[in-house]
Amino acid sequence: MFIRSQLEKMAEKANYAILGINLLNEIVICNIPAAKLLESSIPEILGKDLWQLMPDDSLPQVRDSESIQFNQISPFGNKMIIISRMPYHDDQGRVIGAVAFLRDMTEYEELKGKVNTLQEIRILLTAIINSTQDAISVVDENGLGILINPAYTRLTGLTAEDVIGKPPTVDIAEGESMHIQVLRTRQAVKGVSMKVGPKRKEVIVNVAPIIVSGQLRGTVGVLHDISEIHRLSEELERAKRLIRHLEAKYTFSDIVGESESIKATIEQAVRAAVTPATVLLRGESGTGKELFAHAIHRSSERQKGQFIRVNCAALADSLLESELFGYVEGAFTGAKRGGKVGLFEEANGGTIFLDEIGEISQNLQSKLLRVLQEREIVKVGDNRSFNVDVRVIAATNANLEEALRAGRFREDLYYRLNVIPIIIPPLRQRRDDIPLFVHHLIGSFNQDYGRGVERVTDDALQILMGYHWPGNVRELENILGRAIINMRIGETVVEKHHLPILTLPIANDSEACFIEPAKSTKSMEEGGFDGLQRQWERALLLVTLQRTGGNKTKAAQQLKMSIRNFYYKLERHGLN
Ligand SMILES: Nc1ncnc2c1ncn2[C@@H]1O[C@H](COP(=O)(O)OP(=O)(O)OP(=O)(O)O)[C@@H](O)[C@H]1O
Repeated sequence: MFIRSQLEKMAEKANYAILGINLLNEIVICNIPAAKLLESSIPEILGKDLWQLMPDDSLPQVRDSESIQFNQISPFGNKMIIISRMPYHDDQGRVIGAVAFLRDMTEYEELKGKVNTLQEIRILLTAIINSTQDAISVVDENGLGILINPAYTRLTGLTAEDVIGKPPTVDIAEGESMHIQVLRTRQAVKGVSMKVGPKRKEVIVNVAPIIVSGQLRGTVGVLHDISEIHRLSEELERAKRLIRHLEAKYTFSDIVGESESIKATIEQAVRAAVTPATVLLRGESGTGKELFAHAIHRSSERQKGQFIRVNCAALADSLLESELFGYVEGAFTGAKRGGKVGLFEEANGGTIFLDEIGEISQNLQSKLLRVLQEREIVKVGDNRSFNVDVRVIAATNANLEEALRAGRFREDLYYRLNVIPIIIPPLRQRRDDIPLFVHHLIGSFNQDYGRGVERVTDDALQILMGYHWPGNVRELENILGRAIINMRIGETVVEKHHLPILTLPIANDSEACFIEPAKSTKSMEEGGFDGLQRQWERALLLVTLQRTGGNKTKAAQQLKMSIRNFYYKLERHGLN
């Protein structure tokens, strides 16, 4: 009796279906979940013979002290149920009845379905993990390896045997285990670089916590191989170097001109090219100084080395210094890790073309002097020097002698630069070359714009020949280029009206050049206020440049604007 009341209590509390059965196979206990499952009521069920209800010849009697499990159709409803029957013993170990636990088979079917789905998901995930090219490693909440993919083995050289069940440090050759850090902090980490495996492969690691129902179950790490990225960036660097080399694209044969003055200049440059000496190119803006620098490099022994052009006026002093000489890691806030190779170092074995040399600061003047005297450079933030073998070609349109007198330019540097001075004459001093330029430029514009222009009229040529050309060949290129763009398709001759209005101070070279835009109402209508304003701005830039003999710093000062803004405007008007 005591046992029965114990059983009753247990059945009452349980939220699963329980029946109590006596030795006569009668149901003596039935709880609510059991009644529900059998789709009947407790009084209906009590007293029934389980064996009669669920006859199965093979079922052993309750007397047998064996536990059994069998499936039956519910005698009351039509459900398939699973019955697990266990004998119940008294203190002496005699069987005094049985307790049966009933479960709905449909639950099992559902569960089976879920297991199947989970298995499918598992297969799918495994396929994804295995097919990705990113190396993956997963550890459990204790940091022990539980999964890696083939990409991981390819990258690190470590197999499942080396990693599974092992601490997360097994694959690290250099750096800290991010799995451990993430297990500690529960915070994902991104972009940590380290070396892994016996091959010490350089990788970037991202690790995230695996949290299931709020519980930290482990971490997953994705490793990206960056040795490949390094290889690609080296390739890119090589390509860039090649492009820079290709940038020195002009040779002496590209220099147009048959006037005596330009022929003499070319001859001088050809002679200079075969020497290792520093060359100083002088001449107004747009006379072709850069063109000459290219040609000198291409005819020199260094033609296979790099040609690097630096516009000394376009960069702020400190930036120019680090560009030219490079810097060591930690040289200043914002300095790149690993430092930076300077342009002098990059140009080693080649040529560096320092354009607008008249604009460099006193500090840079002394550093440059050291390069020219000692052939060695010191990086920003470093105190060690190292040798470089670079040929310097400098260029300026500024009056260096005046800068010397005013103490703005170091005399010793001036003499170091001025070893072979080459003065390129302005276009107005070689007007005979203008027809040649026109012919040459029409050819290249036809090619660039797909046009079929044949020539300029005599009238138009006369205007071009008479103009003062403060912007020199560059200005001629721009004016002719715009004229051709303005021509209607099918027009093959550049006429006077295609050209902008150029009013000329023909008589005297030193006179300022005046360009009076829009004298005619036609161009007023075409340009409107904005167009006229643009023309005036352009004219103002040219006139000022003319007044300062092409010195851009002075021109910017006269116009009370920053040198950078002045450069920007020159570029906008195609004057740079
Ligand atoms: N003799 C020439 N033959 C062919 N093209 C020329 C010649 N002179 C100059 N040019 C062309 O004129 C333009 C300006 O030349 P470049 O840039 O070499 O002048 P620059 O004197 O260096 O000017 P800046 O002082 O403004 O830097 C370029 O497109 C160049 O190809």
